[in-house]
Amino acid sequence: MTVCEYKPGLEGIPAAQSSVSYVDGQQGILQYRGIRIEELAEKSTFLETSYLLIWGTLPTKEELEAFEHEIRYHRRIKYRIRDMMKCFPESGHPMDALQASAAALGLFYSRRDLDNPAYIRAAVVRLLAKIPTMVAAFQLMRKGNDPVQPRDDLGYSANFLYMLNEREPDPLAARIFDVCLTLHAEHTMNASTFSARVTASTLTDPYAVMASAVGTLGGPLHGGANEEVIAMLEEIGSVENVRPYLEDRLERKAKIMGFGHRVYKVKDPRATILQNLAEQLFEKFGRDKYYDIAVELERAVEEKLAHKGIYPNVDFYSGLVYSKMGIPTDLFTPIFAIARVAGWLAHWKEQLEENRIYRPTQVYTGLHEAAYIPIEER
Ligand SMILES: CC(=O)SCCNC(=O)CCNC(=O)[C@H](O)C(C)(C)COP(=O)(O)OP(=O)(O)OC[C@H]1O[C@@H](n2cnc3c(N)ncnc32)[C@H](O)[C@@H]1OP(=O)(O)O
Ligand SMILES: O=C([O-])CC(=O)C(=O)O
Repeated sequence: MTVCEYKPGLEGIPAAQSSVSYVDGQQGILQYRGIRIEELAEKSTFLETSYLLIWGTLPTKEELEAFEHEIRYHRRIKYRIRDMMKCFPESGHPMDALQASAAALGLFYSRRDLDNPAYIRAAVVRLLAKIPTMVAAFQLMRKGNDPVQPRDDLGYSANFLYMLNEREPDPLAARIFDVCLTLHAEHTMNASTFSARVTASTLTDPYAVMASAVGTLGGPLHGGANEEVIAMLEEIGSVENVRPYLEDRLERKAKIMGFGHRVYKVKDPRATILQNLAEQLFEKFGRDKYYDIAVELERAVEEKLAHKGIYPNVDFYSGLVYSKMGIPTDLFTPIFAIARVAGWLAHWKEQLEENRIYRPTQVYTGLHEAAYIPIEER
């Protein structure tokens, strides 16, 4: 076997063969199953896109209706899951609550019948259906309220916003939210998808796969950056303070959250769409000073860091959209997870179709044949 050069962060090393999505980081192109993200954002829905990602083709009308119906039917969560979540500390981060609850689903449904297409379908449906309900339930319970039941007459995104806010959402907000889910649904071999595939490769159950991916998504270098972006815009506070803030951070070699990407060396196409969605929301619900700060920051970062290929990524404008919808900052990453479940499931299925357990190697840098020193002599 040839020994490859060690690459920190496995940069540029293929970790799977996949037909789920494609990124051209030089040209800013993202495609799900070959279809451009711009087209899906405009014409599709999150559930239709999830079907495309997971089953590989766009559904017929009948297939989509059956899929939507199954998901609607499975939205409720068992009272024992709700009771378990009630015991979580209300000060806990909703991503931790989600990771624990996703793993807990495995207590109820795990049979690891991975060769059975009906088991795969049921797991796909349950996870897509129940994860939003769990996110909304934790939000209400940490405020001391009972969770509200899902509404069968509402679509996927409208129902989530209803469960979160206990009132029906504005139709434009519901549509924009649905587009946000589509934009976040999948992105090749990112850290959380890699984590999902590694976990899947051991043939454990899909609930454990999702729990491990949720845990990976939460970090500030990955999905957790969307929360950090809002904190950063608040800290900057005014358009005038953008450049001094940036100078100070660059001097301290600190990262600017929501910027930079391992693959994109131009502006992330999802950031462009999200910026446009933010503008639509501002037109209807009023402008936001944080948007002006964000635009000025993008301009200033471009002046300083474009030579390194550092531009806004998907996490930069998403928080502004969610904030305008009144969604609390610490729910941004769980919402990212609601969307990314579709991509994780697509990769879980693909991994099972041609599985080999992940077991890379390492470059050992430690000692050999070292002496054991008795404790009293250390
Ligand atoms: C959904 C997502 O996961 S999107 C990414 C969300 N994460 C963030 O927004 C956090 C901020 N960004 C980052 O930390 C990085 O750009 C990552 C994690 C996204 C990519 O990391 P890597 O590919 O490992 O790039 P790395 O961190 O090595 O940076 C390469 C160079 O660009 C610089 N750089 C990268 N991102 C930034 C940034 N956001 N601000 C300032 N400088 C940056 C680094 O300092 C480094 O410079 P150097 O070569 O002079 O030392
Ligand atoms: O691809 C990546 O490394 C991160 C990212 O943008 C995503 O997961 O959406």
